[in-house]
Formats: sequence, C-alpha cells, structure tokens
Amino acid sequence: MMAVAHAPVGVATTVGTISSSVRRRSGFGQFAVRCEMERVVAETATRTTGGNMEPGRWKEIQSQHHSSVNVGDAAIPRTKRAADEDAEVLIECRNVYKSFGEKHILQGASFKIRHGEAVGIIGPSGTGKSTILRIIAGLLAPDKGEVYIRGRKRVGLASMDEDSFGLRIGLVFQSAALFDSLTVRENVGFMLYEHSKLSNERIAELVRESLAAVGLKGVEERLPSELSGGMKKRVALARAIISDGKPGCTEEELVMYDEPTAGLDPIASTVVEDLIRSVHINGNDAQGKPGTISSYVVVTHQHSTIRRAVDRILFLHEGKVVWEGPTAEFDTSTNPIVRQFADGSLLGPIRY
Ligand SMILES: Nc1ncnc2c1ncn2[C@@H]1O[C@H](COP(=O)(O)OP(=O)(O)OP(=O)(O)O)[C@@H](O)[C@H]1O
Repeated sequence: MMAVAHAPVGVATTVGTISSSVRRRSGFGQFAVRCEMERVVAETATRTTGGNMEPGRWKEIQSQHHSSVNVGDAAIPRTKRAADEDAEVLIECRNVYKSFGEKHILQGASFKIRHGEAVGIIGPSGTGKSTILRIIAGLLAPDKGEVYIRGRKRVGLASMDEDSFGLRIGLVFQSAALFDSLTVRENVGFMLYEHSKLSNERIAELVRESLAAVGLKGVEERLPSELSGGMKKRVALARAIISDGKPGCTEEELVMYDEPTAGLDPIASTVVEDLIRSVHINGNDAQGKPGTISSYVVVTHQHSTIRRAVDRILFLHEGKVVWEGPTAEFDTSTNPIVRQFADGSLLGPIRY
C-alpha cells in the first residue's frame, strides 16, 4: 500500500528522527523551502454541498461521468445521488483569491477534483497554476475563498498536528526538487527517515519497492547529478508514492504533479506520462501491481501530457477556471480562449 509520509511544511525543521548524516547533507538552509516537496496532510472542518460551476455545465459533466459508471442511475432518488456525488469529491476550491503584492493572481477560482479522476490544469504562463497546487496542498493560504478536503474546510496551512481526514496529498515539484547532496535512497526515503521510527534497513527496502514501481533499479546509491532529467523525475515520483510500510492503510491519496514532463524529450515524456497513469488506481505499476493513487492533478504546458496523462481539463485564465471538460473536447471546443491556446495563436483574447 502506498502511504503516508506525513510531512507538512516547516514542521520537519523542528522534528527530527532522520539520521544526522542525512540531515546534515540535506542542507538546512534550503530545507524550509524544499521540505514542501513531499506530501502534505490536509486539515479541515465543515461538510458542504453544492457547486460553483454553472448548473447546466455541472449537470452535463455529472451525467457524462455517471452514465458510464452508474447503470440505472435514474432510479436512485435525487437526494441520494447528490450525497453520493459529494462523497466522491476529494478537493473543492471555492471562489479562491490570491494576490502577491499588486499581482492579483487567482480571482475566484472554483473547481472540484473527484475520486478516481485524472485532471489537467492548463492555461497561460503566470496564470496561477502552480499557486493553486500550493493552495490545495496547504502550503499557501488563499486570501479569500475556501478549500475543502473531502467536504471539510481547511483552516490555515497544513501542519504536522492536523488530522488528515483520510486523504493524503502529495506534490511533485517541477524541478523534481531532489537534494543534490543526498543519494537517491536518501531522497526517496527522506520523509521516512525524518518522520517514522522504521529501521534504516526497512526504509531501504521500501525505497527499493518504490523505485521498482517507477521502473528504476540499482540507482539507490547514486547522487542526483548522476541521473538524467527523466530519471530525476521518476525518483521524485518514487518519493511521492513511497509506502510507510504499514499494512491495511486505508487513506486515499491525491498526487499533484507540477509540469512533470517539462524539459524532457518526447520519449522520456511518454515514459513519465505512462508512469503517472500506472500508479493511479486504474493502472498497474512497473512491477504489474495495481496503482494506489486515487486521483491526480497535472499542471502542464505539453500537449502530449495533456492528451496522454489526463482525462479532464481545467483551463485557468486570469485567475479563474474559464473552461472545463473532457480531454477529447479540448480540440473541438469553440471557446475562443481554448482555441487560441490550443492553436498557439497570437490572435485572440489571451494577451501577452
Ligand atoms: N511567493 C510568491 N511571491 C510573489 N509572487 C509570486 C509567488 N508565487 C507566485 N508568484 C507570482 O504569481 C504568478 C503566478 O505564478 P504561478 O507559478 O502560479 O503561475 P503558473 O501559471 O504556474 O505559471 P507557469 O505556467 O509559467 O509555470 C507569477 O507572476 C509569479 O511570479
């Protein structure tokens, strides 16, 4: 079972079970920033219902989704259906605003991520895609609006003390964010060295399993500088999905990938796209074992990644979700913003 390495931001700087050698070489100067890299457990409060999307569009997406999975859905009373639909929602951003000084980045972003989904967030550069991932992960607080984790509102930032409410959230950063001075084993096992009481031998075993799941063997003692760009991304993925070794863990996991294929050649991109699919519950990992990641979100600019790795797209522009729909509809959408972006045209509503 892939599982928890509870690693909220900042806390790891004060709680230390990691071996002093690993800790020393990770470099504490950079740690406060770089410990963001791993999974973050989300806190929350109030169960909620309702949506932020236009009612018509929302119904359309729901009917597409449920027509394929719920035979005889019409016979189920409306109230039960609504409750079931809400139960599927892992993350909801409701009217989220975020500014950095005078830069108003998010301006009322609203959307939901459901159990089992593979969602892409796309949009022009600087429109706030990475910012929204950080907000979902609880690394950044919105100025206004709410984030609900499984229907319960997160208050403040993610912290070490909070209850995960049955959902672990992992974030894989664009740069892979590996510690240059640590080996692959130490990087992949970092949060276990830091936050678990497992023996070094057990952690090494879990690291090996996680690397095997992403198709890497025999690289444990290498340094990141000895890896190709594609291998670094796979190591980062292995770190995001490492198991804590506890049997019977039932917590769901959402993983968010920030530009996982940026800078890779087309073949290396395909490998990473397929790996992302393979560790999802609908896939089988590199060892042929069923994936365990419930849902994932990919921020990307790459057309190949949009087409190969995600099923539904959220298009973010000027701080809001201006279009959403199945990946297949992206190419045929007549929305002028989507058309301009898909065609890479200089003409249209998006201004640079
Ligand atoms: N901590 C911060 N302090 C100040 N400005 C920030 C901070 N984080 C992000 N920004 C700014 O917010 C804007 C949105 O950044 P973000 O990285 O979310 O965009 P993006 O859509 O992911 O962009 P890209 O596609 O180019 O990666 C940018 O102008 C960025 O410089």
